[in-house]
Amino acid sequence: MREAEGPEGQEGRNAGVGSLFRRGQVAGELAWRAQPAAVAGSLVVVLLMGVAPVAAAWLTKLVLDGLAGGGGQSGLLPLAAALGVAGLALIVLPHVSEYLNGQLHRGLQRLIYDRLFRAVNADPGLSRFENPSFHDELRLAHEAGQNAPQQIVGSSLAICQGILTLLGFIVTLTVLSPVMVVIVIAAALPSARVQLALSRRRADTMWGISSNTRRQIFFSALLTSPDAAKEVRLFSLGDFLRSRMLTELETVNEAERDLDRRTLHSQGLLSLLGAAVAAGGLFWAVLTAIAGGLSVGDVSVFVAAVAGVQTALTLIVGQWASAHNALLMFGHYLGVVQADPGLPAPAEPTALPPLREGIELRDVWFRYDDEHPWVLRGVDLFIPHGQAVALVGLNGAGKSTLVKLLCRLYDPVRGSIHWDGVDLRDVHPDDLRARLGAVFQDYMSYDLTATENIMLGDLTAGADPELIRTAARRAGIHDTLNDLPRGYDTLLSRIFFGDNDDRQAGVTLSGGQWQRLALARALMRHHRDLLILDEPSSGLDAEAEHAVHLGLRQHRAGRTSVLISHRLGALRDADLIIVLSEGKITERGSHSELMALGGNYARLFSLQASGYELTPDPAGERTARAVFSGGGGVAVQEGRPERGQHMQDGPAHPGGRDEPRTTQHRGVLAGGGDGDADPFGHGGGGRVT
Ligand SMILES: Nc1ncnc2c1ncn2[C@@H]1O[C@H](COP(=O)(O)OP(=O)(O)OP(=O)(O)O)[C@@H](O)[C@H]1O
Repeated sequence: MREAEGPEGQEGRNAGVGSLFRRGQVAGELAWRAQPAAVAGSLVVVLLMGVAPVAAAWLTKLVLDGLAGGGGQSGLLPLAAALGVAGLALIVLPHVSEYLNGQLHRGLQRLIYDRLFRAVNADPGLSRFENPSFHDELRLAHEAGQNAPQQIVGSSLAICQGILTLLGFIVTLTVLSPVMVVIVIAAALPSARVQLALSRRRADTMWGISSNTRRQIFFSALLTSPDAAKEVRLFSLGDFLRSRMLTELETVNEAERDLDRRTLHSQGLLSLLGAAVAAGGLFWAVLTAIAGGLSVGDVSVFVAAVAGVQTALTLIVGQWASAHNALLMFGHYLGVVQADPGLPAPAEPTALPPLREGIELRDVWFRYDDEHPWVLRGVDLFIPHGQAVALVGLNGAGKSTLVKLLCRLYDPVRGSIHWDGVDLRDVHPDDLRARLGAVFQDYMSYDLTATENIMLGDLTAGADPELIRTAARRAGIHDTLNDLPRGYDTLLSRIFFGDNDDRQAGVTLSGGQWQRLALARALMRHHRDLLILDEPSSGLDAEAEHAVHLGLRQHRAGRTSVLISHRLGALRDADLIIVLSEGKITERGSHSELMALGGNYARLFSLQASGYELTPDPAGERTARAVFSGGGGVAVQEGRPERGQHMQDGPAHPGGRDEPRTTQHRGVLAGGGDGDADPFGHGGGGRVT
């Protein structure tokens, strides 16, 4: 099907006739594939609806002439019966057509959306998703998917129907008055031009206001989003967002108003022209009949023919304009469905063996866009098999970007990344990702049950309760989930609740609990070759974070991991610590090597450690007061400072702030602990609302 679609979708709104024709062909093929019976049925209905008005007009003429000429019952009754059948067909057929259209619509929509989302998911990279014009294109493609193909098919059928009726009445009019044929057709031609110009303008307008529409939807969503509700109220953003939304809506309305005004003017004039032609024709027919040039039946068929030609021409022109508009819109759909993926998959992918030696970055340069500055500048790095490599650096140093390249969510702009010597560009992204497990700092929370939230980490493992519980235990969230109203089957959301739903059916977790859940999801893949943990514990209390890292170290011993954390103490046992600064590696080595080096790492580590004061307690004993000075306040923890305890490792993440829970998180609240007996479980029970 893809081959049949060809590249014409990419021509967008400036498509030529040939391209529009090919789009029509694609729409027809899709309709046939989706609902062959509905398409065949519609063809038959169209044929009947096309000839029925002409047949009815001629039968009326014959009956009237028969009556006027004093024809007998035997000749008139069959004609009257046939007229009845034609009238019945004219009443019933539109309903049949509507039913068939419904069938076609449902079948087409399923097929169209299936292809659209397949195409979107087929892109293994992220760059297209970060391009605003892709989102405009996607929205228009989505809109086009709702109606365009059906509109194209429906309009084509309606045009066929109009042509049949038109031909029938033109023959009729030619018999009665060839001059009238010319006048009626000439009156319809400007209408055709105007309708086409209007449809092109409509498509241009839709494209022109698409970014306003996108922003209007964005502001509307913010106003009602449960995730944004806290900040919206806290900072009194409601009026601000509402007025921004209304401004965008007003721009959209203004453009549509302008279009509607033009449509009204043009169509008003065209209707007047049509009415004048019909009135003139009627006047002529009556005069001719008085002069004896036409019979009563001739006048009736003439009136029906003038009206029929005009109706058929209006139908053809109107449907052509609709089809034209739909063909232009369909271009957006085809543009998305046929677009090359942002991240190309190799034509003949190399199989990716289990990691044996390591992953090597060779002179890797990366920026998100040609307009953006370089984020990584000539990174050379070897991640040896079986070792834990930590990435540290200030905000914006490029740590998350580097791990996104390891997952091949983007390709390096220059340089390459090799897995046991195999360039990642030569590997199918799916094969690579099957060998990875990862949790990112902006992880997702799914409005699904706890089981499903964890299971998504490894769909190949299925919903094996034991695997899911093991992952939850390792992330320190098992007890919390077990204590939920419906245990692991509890829905972790409130947004699907209606008044009649069981209020016990779902709960909202705290930020830290969501983060543990995301970690559990990643740990479903704990046995994979490479585990990437980008700030996996930023929202956890320090004790829990320590336990998580300790547990990971034990559990991942001998496996390859890349860890990112701003809490340097959590990374001190990594085999290799890499310091990134402005996209370059500035230091590398073990914790003790880097401390001995006295560079940036040592400075940052000491800075964090300086948050820990040793103060004599009232009993005169030396006690460590660990002062966690985060954005949200100060937490104090006391205990003896022994080597290896987390309190020596540094203060809590400064981002231990309270952020609104969003579907995607970047930094979360310190979560309630789990109280689990396993090495990862710490802290008190979580909040269940
Ligand atoms: N999708 C993107 N598009 C454009 N620029 C981006 C994108 N993601 C990150 N950047 C930019 O790349 C730079 C590095 O970002 P990155 O997230 O890799 O840093 P980081 O070291 O992980 O920072 P942090 O410690 O704050 O998480 C930043 O300047 C950021 O603005």
